[in-house]
Amino acid sequence: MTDTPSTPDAADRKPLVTPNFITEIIEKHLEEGKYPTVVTRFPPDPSGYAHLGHIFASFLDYRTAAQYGGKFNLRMDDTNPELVKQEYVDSMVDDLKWMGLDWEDRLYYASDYFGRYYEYAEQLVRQGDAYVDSVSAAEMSRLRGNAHTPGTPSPYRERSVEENLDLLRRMKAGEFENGAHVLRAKIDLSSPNMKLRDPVLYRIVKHPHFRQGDAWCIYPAYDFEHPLQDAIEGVTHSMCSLEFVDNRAIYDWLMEKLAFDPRPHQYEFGRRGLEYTITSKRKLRRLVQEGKVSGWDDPRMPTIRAQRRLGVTPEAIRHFASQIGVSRTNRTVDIAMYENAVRDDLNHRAPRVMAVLDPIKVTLTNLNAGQTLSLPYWPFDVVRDSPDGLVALPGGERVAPEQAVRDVPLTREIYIERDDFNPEPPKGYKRLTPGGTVRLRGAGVIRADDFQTDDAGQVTHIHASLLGEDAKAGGVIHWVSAEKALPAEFRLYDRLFRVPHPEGENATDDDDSAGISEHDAEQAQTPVDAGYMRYLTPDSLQVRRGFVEPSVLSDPSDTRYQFERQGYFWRDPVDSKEDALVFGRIITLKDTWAKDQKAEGAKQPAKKASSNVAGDAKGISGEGGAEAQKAQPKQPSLSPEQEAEVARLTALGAAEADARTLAKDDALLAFVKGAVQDASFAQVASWIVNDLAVGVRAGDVKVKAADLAPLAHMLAEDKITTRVARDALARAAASGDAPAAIIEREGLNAGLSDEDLQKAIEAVLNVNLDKVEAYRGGKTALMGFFTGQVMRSTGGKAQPQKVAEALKAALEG
Ligand SMILES: NC(=O)CC[C@H](N)C(=O)O
Repeated sequence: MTDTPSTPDAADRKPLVTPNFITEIIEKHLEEGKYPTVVTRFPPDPSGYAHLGHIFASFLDYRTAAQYGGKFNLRMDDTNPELVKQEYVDSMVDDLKWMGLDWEDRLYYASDYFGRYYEYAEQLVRQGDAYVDSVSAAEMSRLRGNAHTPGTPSPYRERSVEENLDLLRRMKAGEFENGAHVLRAKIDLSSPNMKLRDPVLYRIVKHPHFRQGDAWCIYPAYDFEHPLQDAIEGVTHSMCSLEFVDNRAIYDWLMEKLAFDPRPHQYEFGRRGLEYTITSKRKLRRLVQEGKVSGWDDPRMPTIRAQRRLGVTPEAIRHFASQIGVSRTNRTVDIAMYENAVRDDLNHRAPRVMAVLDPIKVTLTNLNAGQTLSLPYWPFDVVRDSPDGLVALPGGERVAPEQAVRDVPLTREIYIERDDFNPEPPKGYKRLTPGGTVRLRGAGVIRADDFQTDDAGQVTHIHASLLGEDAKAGGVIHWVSAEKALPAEFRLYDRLFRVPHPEGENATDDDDSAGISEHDAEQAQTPVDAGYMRYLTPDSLQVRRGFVEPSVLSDPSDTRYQFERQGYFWRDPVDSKEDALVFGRIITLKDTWAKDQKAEGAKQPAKKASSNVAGDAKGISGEGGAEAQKAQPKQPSLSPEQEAEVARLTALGAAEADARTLAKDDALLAFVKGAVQDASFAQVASWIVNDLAVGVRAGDVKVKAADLAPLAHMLAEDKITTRVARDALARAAASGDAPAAIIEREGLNAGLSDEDLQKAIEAVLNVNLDKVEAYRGGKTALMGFFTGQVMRSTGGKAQPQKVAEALKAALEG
């Protein structure tokens, strides 16, 4: 990959994660002093490539730790020797780093602890908490019973400790074949939680491991190794998705039996699937194997490598990540949220140039000598909105707007898009027509005087004349010099699947982050439901051969461009060569999906991608844009009125995701109408969506939307913490008081001066001299206790991170 690694950007600034039920738990723990610091981990299996589905969980782990000044570990959950590979480790590390995750030097491997897990296994056996079972897998499953029938003990359940130890050691020594025995926890065969019915802890798998070689022939089950590794590494909050909810009981059982203290806890969050996307490794593999895509890095694939190749930036990924809310239920994220994050990032990153994808030649009959025009890279709105007044050159260097220009040759022969000339124009067509005029972007107005067609009636050539300064035209089109432009291949990608839920409405992944499955080899053999294959979009890749203006040749090869009216593109990092340029479309200028559906009924369905898409005219007052926008989607996810609402709310500052939620819901929409339209709007909208929505829908939120702005201002000015704000919000919702009034009344906005913080710290230390002694003697875990005490005595007004720093100074300085 040629693109540069990411740098921190606005999306990384606080709050790192929007408050959610997990941060609430963490804040409570910090207050209680339960843990010295927050430690999280992201534990992918290195049995495939990182993909879009990993974004949510990995950023949740990473940002949660960052928010509380804690630590974040990357963990390779590499316990299944048959599936894990170095190649996957390397690519995951590379992709996650590229996304901007930072685990410092804490990249850990589950396999590095095989020796320790084994010791714990022997301990369980000695305690009488585990036994070697020797029934077949089928028998074991039969004996386990089901939801209505309790399990039956295996004939081997009551083996003596000695016999169990002997068998376990011989399993480890390699005396038995795969499947001959397993080690099981002895928990509860009649538990309503099936996972507790004596889960398997170890299996015999005679297969070398990519890091351990032949050192082992028994491998620990996920349910055994995962909690242990959390405990060994001092993880405090072990987050995983909802499928693991029943596994938590095993986690807790192990922690108790092995007496870890302090011990980690597992918390489950709702999964976040993405519309139009599948992430199951086995399903994706089939697409690769059957040649539906060119490989794992085919830009249409949901893998991070594919998205990198497509040209998505890490900033866009991070922005997307920060928009996904955390909750206890599974949800599918609107694909538009991802696509808009990509688009919004490129809007201010991608200089505008021109490329003609489906060329038709135009001779400017009255242009005798060629000229070189100097055209700006940026439209006025990007210049206007630039925070520093500067704009970027293709290499990224920021310069004054008047310097951000490139040379564009204008010659007697040029190319325009085939679709921009129509001999039989429909009503309202404002591009070139016989005898009509159109403006060539940056070059003046032309009039089509004449055109030729081939035997099939296809237009082959247009003769036009360049008109004077004051000539008028209804539309603007892009063009390139036929003599100087560079030939290039253009790849137009579309969504790989044509339905939002290619796996069916309620599908969850069959493997992958769905957990246990891939750790337990037997599961990987269950057949894959191939239903998703029939939802592949036909022609999700369309190739065009056209021309791009010559200025691009001197730009860095990783420059992202907006080809005017065509979309965002960059050179395909794999296939593009200096003398054979290949540009891939990163994203269209707008959500064209709904328009494509409409095109099915239109005259030239085959042309949909090039013609109907060529709409938007950011910086070009083109007619194509107006036409395309008139198209009404057949089955819009939001109605045109709702879309207009989204546009209005985002213009006021609301995050796209919040705006969509609001626009879809009349109750919320009515409520937000009362909000003050100033800089606080984004925060207020977010509170309405995240904190008040349930109450608003139920009609029992008493606070007025207009009263939220002062609260948001206090927060923005750091006069109060997020916690204080949300507490006040909750109370205001119930009482109808203005939240700011509650805060004033109770002095919660007094803030906490450094001096007050010092005083609070001294007070806490003074009444806990024994603990201060112990801390200085090495019991540093007491930091959590002190932090909690200070947080409490300051009524939640202090920032936990600041408290921790000041405490450290007081205790160690
Ligand atoms: N606890 C978890 O988050 C599950 C981790 C497991 N390695 C997986 O990717 O499915």
